[in-house]
Amino acid sequence: MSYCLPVSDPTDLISWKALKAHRGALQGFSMSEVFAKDPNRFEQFSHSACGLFLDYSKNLITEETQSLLVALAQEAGVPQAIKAMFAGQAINTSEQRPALHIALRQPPHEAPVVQGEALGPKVQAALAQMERIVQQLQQRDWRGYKGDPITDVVNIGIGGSFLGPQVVTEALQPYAHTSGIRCHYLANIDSSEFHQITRCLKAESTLFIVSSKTFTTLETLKNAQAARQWFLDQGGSEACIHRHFIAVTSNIPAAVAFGIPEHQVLPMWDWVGGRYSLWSAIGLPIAIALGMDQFKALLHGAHAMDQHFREAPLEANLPVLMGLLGVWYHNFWDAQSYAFLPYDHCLRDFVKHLQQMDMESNGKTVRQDGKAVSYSTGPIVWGGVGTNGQHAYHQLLHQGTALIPVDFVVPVQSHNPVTDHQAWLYANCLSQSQALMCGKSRAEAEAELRAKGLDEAEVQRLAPHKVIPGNRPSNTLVMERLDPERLGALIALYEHKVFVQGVIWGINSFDQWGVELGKELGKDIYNQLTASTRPQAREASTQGLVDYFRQYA
Ligand SMILES: O=P(O)(O)OC[C@H]1O[C@H](O)[C@H](O)[C@@H](O)[C@@H]1O
Repeated sequence: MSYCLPVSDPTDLISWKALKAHRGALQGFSMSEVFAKDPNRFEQFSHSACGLFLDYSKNLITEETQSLLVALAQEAGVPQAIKAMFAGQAINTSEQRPALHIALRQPPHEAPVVQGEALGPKVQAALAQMERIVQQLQQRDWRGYKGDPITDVVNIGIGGSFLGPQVVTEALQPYAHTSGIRCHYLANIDSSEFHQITRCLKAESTLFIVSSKTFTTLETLKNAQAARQWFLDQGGSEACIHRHFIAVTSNIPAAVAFGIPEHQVLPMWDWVGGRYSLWSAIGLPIAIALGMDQFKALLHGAHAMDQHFREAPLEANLPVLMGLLGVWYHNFWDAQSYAFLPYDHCLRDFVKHLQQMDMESNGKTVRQDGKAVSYSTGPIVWGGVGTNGQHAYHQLLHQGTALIPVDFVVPVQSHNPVTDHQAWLYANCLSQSQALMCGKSRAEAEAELRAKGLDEAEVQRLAPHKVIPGNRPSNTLVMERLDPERLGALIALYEHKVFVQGVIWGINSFDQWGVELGKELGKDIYNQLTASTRPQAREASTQGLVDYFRQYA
């Protein structure tokens, strides 16, 4: 089924134009003032779904803004796009494929049929295959070449075949399975990383998962070959490779050619994008580290968010609202980036997954119809764990010249309570959103300095530096605790938010042609670095840098 976006240029839409005018009218808008006037603002601009509570009241919005943004979603065809995604239409138009990560977390009877093929049984068969491997490992039935049980699993993969599984495994560490199998991630083509991981491993008790949708990714193949050689050097033999290497890929022949028996190749499909694939067999290291039940709970949480996304009215639909707020700041307030600031050690690396999910999906300058966009698309995503950022880059959030909307995420309960740490952590999170919104006026700064007994000259000298403009927007996502279901829902929330924005911008969120050029050029440059005689580079800068390498290599 081919897919056609309902609109091409969002700036032509009536709601877009109305939002532009509305933005102008909001020039002197003060969040603090509207909070003071409206006792219902928090209730009005907060919603919960799937165990997540979203407070978006600290945003530069009014009731009218929300209505106009929802009208934009309607006019841009977000409801039709959601339907198209769930129906398995080829919403990845440049590659003419559906984007069906949602099918990976659907109960079998709900999964769509694509080109006459029911996806449910395929997904369930892959889950069953994962479960068999997980059980064999956890029950110590999977033995290495010397008869030892597996103690360490190394996931060799990069991009979507790395970030999602790594971030989830880390975030759900408190749910680690009692088998205690350690999961490591080897992604970069950097011998230091290879060395750092392999030096603590024993070949006889290590299992490598070569995780690559295409099985053509340079970094992954080089690392897989190096791992294989390391295994042989440590005493393993070719005949035992199958006990120590499995693969997850849609390119079965390439995995088999590498030496992995076909029955140890878990499937991937072209209807799942790499950055949306942690829900598939690419998530095997998650299941090994946490157990299959927790992996299924993660899928369950994501499915709950899928249902919410599909069914909730736009004005109470978390991914839609967050997507619309992102468009509001990006296109109408010139915010170039947003910060993701989780107040939870378990989510310390989450932003890395979010960066790939958002920036690889929506970092596009061409619309689905092949025309160049005349407006800004994908934002820069950055961030890190709170409260560490408060002692570093939050200065710029509070007093810098750029407007940077923030997503705060904080659970109420810690998995590892220590005295009253969690209340302090939660308080720090709230203090940041409050400070961003309320700021500190000149009068408040002066009063504060006078109260300290400073003379008037000192008060006037220091006061301008102490002023904090405030009126800076944020969302706060809170939850009882970060468990597999809620993490699944949180990731799915951001996946759908990114999709909503892609639909509004008229771009395809599911391809990534931009990453290809560097890969192609990399091969030429590698040949230049290793050529026997001085090669001719394409331009003088690269020539000089190639020469430098050749001088010292
Ligand atoms: O899973 P693979 O085929 O090895 O791909 C790994 C990654 O590399 C590509 O270059 C893409 O940018 C990513 O979207 C993808 O996840």
